Amino acid sequence: MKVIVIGPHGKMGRLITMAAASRNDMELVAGVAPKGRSYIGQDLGAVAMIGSELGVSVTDDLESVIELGDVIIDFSTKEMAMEVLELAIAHKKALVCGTTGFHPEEMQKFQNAAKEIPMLYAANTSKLVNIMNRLLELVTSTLKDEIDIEILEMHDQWKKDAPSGTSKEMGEIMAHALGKELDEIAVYGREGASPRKSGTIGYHSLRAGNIPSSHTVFFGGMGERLEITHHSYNWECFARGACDCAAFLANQGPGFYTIKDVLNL
Ligand SMILES: NC(=O)C1=CN([C@@H]2O[C@H](COP(=O)(O)OP(=O)(O)OC[C@H]3O[C@@H](n4cnc5c(N)ncnc54)[C@H](O)[C@@H]3O)[C@@H](O)[C@H]2O)C=CC1
Ligand SMILES: O=C(O)C1=N[C@H](C(=O)O)C[C@H](O)C1
Repeated sequence: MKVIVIGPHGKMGRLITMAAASRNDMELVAGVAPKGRSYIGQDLGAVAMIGSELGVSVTDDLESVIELGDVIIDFSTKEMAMEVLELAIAHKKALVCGTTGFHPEEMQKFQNAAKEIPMLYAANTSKLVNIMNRLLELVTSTLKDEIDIEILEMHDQWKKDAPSGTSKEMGEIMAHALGKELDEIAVYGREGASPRKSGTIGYHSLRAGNIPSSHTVFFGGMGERLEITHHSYNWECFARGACDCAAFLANQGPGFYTIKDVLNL
């Protein structure tokens, strides 16, 4: 499978390049970075700092290399993600998008793309997080309004979006288990929203240092509470998962896929 990586000098782009380079079912054919970067034209392996050269260059023009690839892996910015999506549709290329921070109308564009291309969107490509999501569904659908639900997510100081894409997905899963839409019941921060209104899902975002990613869901009962937490120690689990998602698309026709399809969850 021939892979194009967007943002190979970024935190995720570097690790995705490294993960893809280590797989024998994948060949990296291009990296795409923003215009004006000093490393445009340099070897992808050098730009991603993987310790060896890959014999392909980093370009600032996706359209000029898109026909070389079977799949594009995009962990960049929401602006670039929309450009990548348009080009993937125009050139009928499979796309894995792990970028977060989209508005619902932008998310709808990914759904629409599924009519034309194999499209996989995953706000979190860690296997354990997606298994955690199943546990959240189980607890919520079992206890419903007997418990209060609060989500705390922690990330590094540079993260652009809050709340995290993962916590939004977690909230959606639990809202659906309660028979609601997340928009109806989400409360962002408790200031001004006390005492607690039952049936809501509370959101709390913390940004500090270089915390890779932590998500805890607190299920508050009477005289007891359950906390379900995922911590990542670095971003490698997400990079491996992104490559698994890309490999999954090798055998798929147009459609909207999620990591649940990849993991058979
Ligand atoms: N789905 C998942 O499991 C995960 C998702 N993410 C998401 O991935 C995204 C990226 O995160 P990081 O790697 O931490 O950010 P980062 O800021 O380190 O990297 C972003 C990359 O995008 C590139 N980029 C920006 N504009 C571009 C353009 N016009 N053309 C080409 N490249 C462009 C930048 O040059 C940079 O290399 C975020 O939305 C983050 O939330 C991060 C980790 C895991
Ligand atoms: O920016 C990150 O780092 C991460 N972003 C994703 C999110 O917004 O949920 C996934 C993971 O938490 C790491």
